Amino acid sequence: MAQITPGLDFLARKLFIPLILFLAISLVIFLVGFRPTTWQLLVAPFLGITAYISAVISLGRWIERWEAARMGSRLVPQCRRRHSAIDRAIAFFCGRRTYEVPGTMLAQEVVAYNSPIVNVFTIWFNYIVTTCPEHVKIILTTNPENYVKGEGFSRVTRSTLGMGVYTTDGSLWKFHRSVVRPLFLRSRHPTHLELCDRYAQHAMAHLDSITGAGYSIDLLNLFRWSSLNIASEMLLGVCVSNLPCAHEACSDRESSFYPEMDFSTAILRVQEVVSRREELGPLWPLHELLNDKTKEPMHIISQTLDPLILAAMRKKMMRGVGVLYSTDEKAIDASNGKENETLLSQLAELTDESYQIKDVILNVLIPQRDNVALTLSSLVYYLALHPRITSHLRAEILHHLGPIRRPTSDDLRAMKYLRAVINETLRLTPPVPCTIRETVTATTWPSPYPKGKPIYIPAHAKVSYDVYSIHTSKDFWGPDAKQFDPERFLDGRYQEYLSPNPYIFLPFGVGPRACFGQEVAYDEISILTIRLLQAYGSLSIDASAKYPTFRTLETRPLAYGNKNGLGLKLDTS
Ligand code: HEM
Repeated sequence: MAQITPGLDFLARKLFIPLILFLAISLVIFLVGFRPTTWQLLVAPFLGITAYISAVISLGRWIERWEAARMGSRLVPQCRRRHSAIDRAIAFFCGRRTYEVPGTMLAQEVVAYNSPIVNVFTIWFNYIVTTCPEHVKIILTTNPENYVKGEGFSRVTRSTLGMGVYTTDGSLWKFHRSVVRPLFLRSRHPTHLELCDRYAQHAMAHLDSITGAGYSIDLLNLFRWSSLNIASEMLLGVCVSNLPCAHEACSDRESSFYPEMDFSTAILRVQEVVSRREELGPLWPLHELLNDKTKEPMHIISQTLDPLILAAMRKKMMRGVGVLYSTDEKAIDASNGKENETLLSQLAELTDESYQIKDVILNVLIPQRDNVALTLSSLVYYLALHPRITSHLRAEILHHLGPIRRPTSDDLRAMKYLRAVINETLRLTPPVPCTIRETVTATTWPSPYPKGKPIYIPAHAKVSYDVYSIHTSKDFWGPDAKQFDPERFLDGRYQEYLSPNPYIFLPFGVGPRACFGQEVAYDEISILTIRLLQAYGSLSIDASAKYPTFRTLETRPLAYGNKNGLGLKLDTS
């Protein structure tokens, strides 16, 4: 069945009121006996729509000013510095990105504007970006009910994530959180460590064979492979992605970001389209007037997921009628201890609707997709730049585990320097550079300046905080804020800066919607790092590799969104 595209759906919804107004005015004109010329007939709709839009915008602005004054507050300063409205319009209609890197969106403007809080859009909607930990605290923990993902986000993600823990609000979100909670219980920790270690060992063997043959490998892709498979085994009980190859074998792929689209690249593609839609704002559907850009990657994802979901439901049905689903399958499940262990098998017990199961799984799989891999590749990059830190970390690993032993939960807890290195990486290159919410009702925030007037935050505004700016501010972290120095999480600087002001470190968010997979992520990153340093004594950047360095924007280093990956020289000594 043909489906309506996001663009046509948008036009149908948005043009309804102007169309009714236009018909009503036409009827009045007709009744009073006025007969327009052809020219007037052509121009009138254009003028009518322009007048309608201007009236709606002006009325909205006037209400905001009036309400701000009533609440004894002032409007958020507007940012006009970097990208003018014309720039944005051209970028929008030509399909160009205004921002080079998916996910960083408007946060770059805050840095350029040099104000702790700015309103980066004001015409169609308000998009307020703050760099004040005090405001972050209000959004995430003091009053989270007033800062929701919202209807706009739900529209952006509907064709990909549907309804699940990541996209819903209120009681539905609480329900979804309770559905996925069992997956993250501490009792599953040893199994998860074993799973991470299995993939870490595969990854190291692959790395060894490729670098041993004189090739370089894109580490970011290798880490993407391991983290996607760890997540898919947790959720589905199977691995879904193939090992990446050495760069010679992949040289043709360089020409396109999404070569032949497998499950893994389809997820990346979906993430990119969603982040693009967010960046374009409420007018994003006009960019997908004739086609839904998530359709093709979602088709690939469904080709993998649908048969797995059907198989899980078939097993449940067979059990229900007292039939063994297949003696072989059952024996395999029992020997792996997998029966009823994955989120998929638990969901199959809860519902008969396959689309609901798919939504729940994708809500965990897609948002976490790249975060672990990006953190790991940033971490390795920093280690390659800082040999002294690498040898300190390696000494800790060898002291606790020797050259081959796998860590237990207790080992990981005891390895404080490893945790500090991971935290320092997350501080300087946070893989989630900003989090966006929508306000439910108008409110005020304290001024960032002493004795300043409170700041007015309108209802239905997008509000976001710029994680990178907060993580690297000298005001919050001291004069060496931009340096990579894991000791800051262990020495006096911890007590001086982070302990009294915890909202300056936000890689996983804080409060009721904080990242569910935080501990899972620390496990994965720790084990991959441990296996890498158990195997290799020194790491250095391979300037001759096809994937030589990270891209750097003028304002910030970017591990995220780096399609060029990272090539390394490894030494076992
Ligand atoms: C370095 C790795 C990771 C980072 C930096 C990260 C970061 C984040 C952030 C910033 C949020 C949003 C918090 C908010 O909206 O306030 C989030 C949400 C979430 N993350 Fe992670 N994440 C990581 C890994 C993972 C992993 C491995 C999983 C699962 C296997 C996961 C599952 C989730 C889920 C389900 C949510 C939605 C929580 C909710 O809305 O209630 N994350 N993550």
